[in-house]
Formats: sequence, C-alpha cells, structure tokens
Amino acid sequence: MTREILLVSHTGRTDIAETAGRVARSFAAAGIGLRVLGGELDRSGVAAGCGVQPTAVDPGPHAAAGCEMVLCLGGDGTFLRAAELARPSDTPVLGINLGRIGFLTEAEAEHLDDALAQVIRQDYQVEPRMTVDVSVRRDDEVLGRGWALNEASIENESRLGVLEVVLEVDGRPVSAFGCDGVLIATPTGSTAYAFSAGGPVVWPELEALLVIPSNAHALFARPLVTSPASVIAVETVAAGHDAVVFLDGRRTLELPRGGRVEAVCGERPVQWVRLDSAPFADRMVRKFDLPVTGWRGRA
Ligand SMILES: NC(=O)c1ccc[n+]([C@@H]2O[C@H](COP(=O)([O-])OP(=O)(O)OC[C@H]3O[C@@H](n4cnc5c(N)ncnc54)[C@H](O)[C@@H]3O)[C@@H](O)[C@H]2O)c1
Ligand SMILES: Nc1ncnc2c1ncn2[C@@H]1O[C@H](COP(=O)(O)OP(=O)(O)OP(=O)(O)O)[C@@H](O)[C@H]1O
Repeated sequence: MTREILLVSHTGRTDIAETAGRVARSFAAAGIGLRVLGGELDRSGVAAGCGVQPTAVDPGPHAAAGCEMVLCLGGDGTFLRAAELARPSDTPVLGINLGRIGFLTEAEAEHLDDALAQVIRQDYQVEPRMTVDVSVRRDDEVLGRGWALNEASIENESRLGVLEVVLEVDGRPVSAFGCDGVLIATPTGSTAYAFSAGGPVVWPELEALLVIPSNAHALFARPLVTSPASVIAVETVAAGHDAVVFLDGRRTLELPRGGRVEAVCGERPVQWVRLDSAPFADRMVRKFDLPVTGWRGRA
C-alpha cells in the first residue's frame, strides 16, 4: 500500500520552510508520498527545488483522509490547525516543536531526525485525546455546533460590563454569577487558557470536563472538574450581553443574549502520536520550566 503523510507547517518562518524541505526529502527517500495544502505550497519549502513532488490538497475535512499521519512543524497554534485537518478522518497527528512553547508537540526540533526515523519505521503509538463537543441554543433552536481540543471559551462579546451567566451541570443549576467568561476545557487544554484562569493541571490520560469561570464577581467561582459523562450548560441572561464561544481560539460560535451553551465529551477524539513514554510530569516541568532542584526521589 502506498504510504502518504500530510505535512502542515507554520508557513511564516523561513527556518521552518527549510526544515520542511529536509523532512520532505527524508520521506521521499523512504518512498513516502507527501501531501501539502494547495494554498501553502509556495511557502511550504517543499515545492519545486527540493526534489520532491508533493500532492496539493484542499484544506477541508478530506485533507488527511487516507494518510498515515499528519506531521506538524510549528508550535501549539500549528498543532491545533493540524488537528482540525486530521480529526475528521481519525488520522493521527504528530507535532514537532518549532514554535515557542509547543506544549502539544511530541518532539523538540533537536530530535527531528530521530522522530523522522521513528515515523519511517512506523515505530510509534497512537492514543486518543478527549475533545469537547459544543452546541449553542436559544429556546428550541440549535444555532451552531462545534468542537475543541483545548477548550470552549465563552466570552462577553462587547467587553463592556459583566457577562451574567447561570451554570448548570447534569440538568441541575449550580451557580449564577457575573464574569468575563466561562471556560469549558479538556485535560489537554488544562495547561492552556484554563491554566491562566486558575484551573488545575489535569493529566491527559484522565477524561474529565473542566469548568473554569474567568474573573467571576462571586464568592463561589471555583474551578470544577466534572465527569466525562457530564452535560455542562452555561446560560446567559436575556437582559444581558451577547457573547462569543471561541473554540481553541480558532473557530467561533455566536451566543446571543438569553442563549445557552451545552458542552459534552467529544464524540470524536483527536488521535495523538506518541513517540516515547516520557511521563507527563517531565513534559510539564520542561515546558513550564519548573524548579526541581533538591529532588532526591526514592532510594
Ligand atoms: N490568557 C491565556 O492564557 C489565553 C488567552 C487566549 C487563548 N489562549 C489559548 O491559546 C490557544 C490557541 O493557541 P494558539 O497557539 O493558536 O494561539 P496563541 O499563539 O495566541 O497562543 C497562546 C498560548 O497558548 C499556548 N498553548 C496553546 N495550547 C496549549 C496547551 N494545550 N497547553 C499549554 N499551552 C498551550 C501556546 O503555546 C501560546 O503560548 C487557545 O486554545 C487557548 O487555550 C490562552
Ligand atoms: N499557513 C498558516 N495559515 C494560517 N495560520 C498559520 C499558518 N502558519 C502559522 N499559522 C498560525 O500562526 C500562529 C503561530 O503559530 P504557532 O503557534 O505554531 O507558533 P508559535 O506561536 O511560535 O508557537 P507556540 O504557540 O507553541 O508558542 C498560530 O495561530 C498558527 O495557526
């Protein structure tokens, strides 16, 4: 069977385009075909000149269909973009960090050659990462649907005044408060926006839905960790403000005043390529540069 990989890279940096050219040549030498988004071919570094003939594809839900993986060269933003292309066809995504933080990526740039060798040998595991499915409703009408890998962030559209919301979990009211917004995050997203809003770091193997009020003007506005089977709803008051739901900071849904957002564990996860079994604790310490001097460990 012909092997094929979709390459998604940060196209705004020449160093990444050069790296993409190197990746393309390695895959070509191993007999692996390359796909690139048509609109990015010129800037991708894998166009004419690098000795490879990639297939140009449209950036729709079929972009990665039939590929063995989506390889992402960039930071977290590029990984989220790659996940959007990979998820509809359940294609695994591998991130190589050529960005600043790259919390979502599996390998650092200095280990690129080792990572490519593993990909070529098909020496990796794939694990599902939970997503969140979101619907926006008003009365009985569904106004929009979407999904996120990190989080759904409900935010006051105008930024004028507070957003008055009522939080509901599993059909029961939990708390009403004014706030800048409410985040509904996955364990993967617990180190992103939810982390900045005071949420807990959740190990990615755990399935849970996190609910984190942002700047709530209330005595009770603690981060909640709910079951993956929970249905979370956030209602905005009819006399209040219009809001927007940001999904991974990339896709938006309008939430008119008096509307309701419902969030549940995503039906379709993102398939995540693991190259090694380094514990999540090590990744967190490395990415957040946490001090660990003085650790002795068990004798
Ligand atoms: N105040 C905040 O912390 C804040 C505000 C808006 C959006 N965000 C995050 O930005 C994400 C979109 O990322 P982007 O790179 O396209 O935008 P961006 O370039 O504005 O990046 C925001 C920052 O979030 C980091 N990030 C993204 N996902 C992460 C994760 N799972 N764990 C740890 N760090 C993560 C990125 O590396 C970057 O430093 C959103 O999903 C949201 O989580 C954070
Ligand atoms: N070809 C492209 N088309 C659209 N957006 C792109 C493209 N290349 C890069 N971007 C966007 O540029 C932004 C920055 O990219 P990315 O997050 O990968 O780099 P970074 O900011 O250096 O890394 P990190 O997020 O890890 O700090 C992201 O929102 C990404 O989606």
